[in-house]
Amino acid sequence: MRDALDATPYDALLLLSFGGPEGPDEVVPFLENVTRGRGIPKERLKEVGQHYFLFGGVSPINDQNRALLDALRKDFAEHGLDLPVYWGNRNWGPYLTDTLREMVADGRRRVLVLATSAYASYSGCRQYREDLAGALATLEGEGLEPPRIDKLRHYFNHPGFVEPMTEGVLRSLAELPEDVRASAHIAFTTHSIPTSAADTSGPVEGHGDGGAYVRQHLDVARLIVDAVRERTGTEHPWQLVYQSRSGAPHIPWLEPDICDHLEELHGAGVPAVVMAPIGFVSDHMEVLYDLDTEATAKAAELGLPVRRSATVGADPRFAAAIRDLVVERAATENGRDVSPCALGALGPSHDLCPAGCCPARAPKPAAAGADSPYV
Ligand SMILES: CC1=C(CCC(=O)O)c2cc3nc(cc4[nH]c(cc5[nH]c(cc1n2)c(C)c5CCC(=O)O)c(CCC(=O)O)c4C)C(CCC(=O)O)=C3C
Ligand SMILES: [Fe+2]
Repeated sequence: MRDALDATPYDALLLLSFGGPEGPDEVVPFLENVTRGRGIPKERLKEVGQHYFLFGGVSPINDQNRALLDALRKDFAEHGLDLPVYWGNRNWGPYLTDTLREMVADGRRRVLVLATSAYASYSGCRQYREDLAGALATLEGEGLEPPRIDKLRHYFNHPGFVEPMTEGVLRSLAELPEDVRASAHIAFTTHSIPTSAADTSGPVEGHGDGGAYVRQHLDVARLIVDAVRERTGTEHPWQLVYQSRSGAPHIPWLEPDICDHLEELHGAGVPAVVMAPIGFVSDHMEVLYDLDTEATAKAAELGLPVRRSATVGADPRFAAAIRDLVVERAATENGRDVSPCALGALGPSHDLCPAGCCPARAPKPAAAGADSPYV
């Protein structure tokens, strides 16, 4: 019997995710929740609604989260980490506010949050923190005492996140026809965001100059390319590209888009491509539609062999990484020295987002950061 692991002062882990519809009737209300006040053109919404209808109105993200919950509970139980795991979403049921209310009823006072977004950016970090603050305000309005909330640091460069993706890329390369395998390009993809959001992502003062979103993805891409070279002896040419652009056409977003990139590679005589969606924690709709459907059709039209490599999903190594991060953060909170685990050039991310990290266009209260109105 191993020594039990210690999560105190925390008494619960909250898996905080995006949410997604579970049937055709839920698609439009879900999209309304996501885009409220975000200035997304109607045409774009209709188009994205069609992506969901193509899959029966069911987003893959919920089953992915259920699988991750199972993996976390199993891993914690096997390692003697006594920490209940809850699940709440920002944009669809089970809603974050309802889950937090349940947690308060269960007597949880110190909550650690795992967001299903691995990188810095307004959409991937502060927006989650704003919704946490909104949920806490609702509980307060109901006369409940809100629990104290901390958020786990960004895990993009944790080996338990990078290694399953490296293995996925190796598997995809092995599936390509042998005669084109060694010359295959790797197209690392992530969610496009407005360039203004990319330029201000991450901590600014004293930590860098913004730009963390792209820098963090480039670090992960290099780690994977290096690990692939160590295993196969081949240094594959690669590029970080983008997908799932939204918003008005006159606003600049990160480019190139994966489909344009495939066209360009084909034009340059590249014989095969692995698309590696490193920006996504699991097989979201963006992966199933934008890559597996749209980009794959584009490649077929070009006669370009492509494979899409696996996301991390509920991989046991990812669950183990989360356990590691929980134990690390608990030790830090208890004033013990820790050696945070991180690969690559950037080092471990901050525990507490400093004030102004990943700023919003219109400032709102955000929990679990140095500028949180909640302690
Ligand atoms: C960086 C980023 C992530 C990764 C970090 C994270 O994981 O959080 C992410 C995740 C996701 N985005 C998702 C869905 C949507 N995102 C939208 C719109 C937007 N996303 C943006 C960025 C991101 N989004 C942005 C800048 C917008 C424009 C509107 C705005 O500035 O807020 C829209 C509106 C329609 C459209 O235009 O696409 C939808 C439906 C789903 C669920 C998928 C499923 O069901 O499996 C997930 C996991
Ligand atoms: Fe999104």
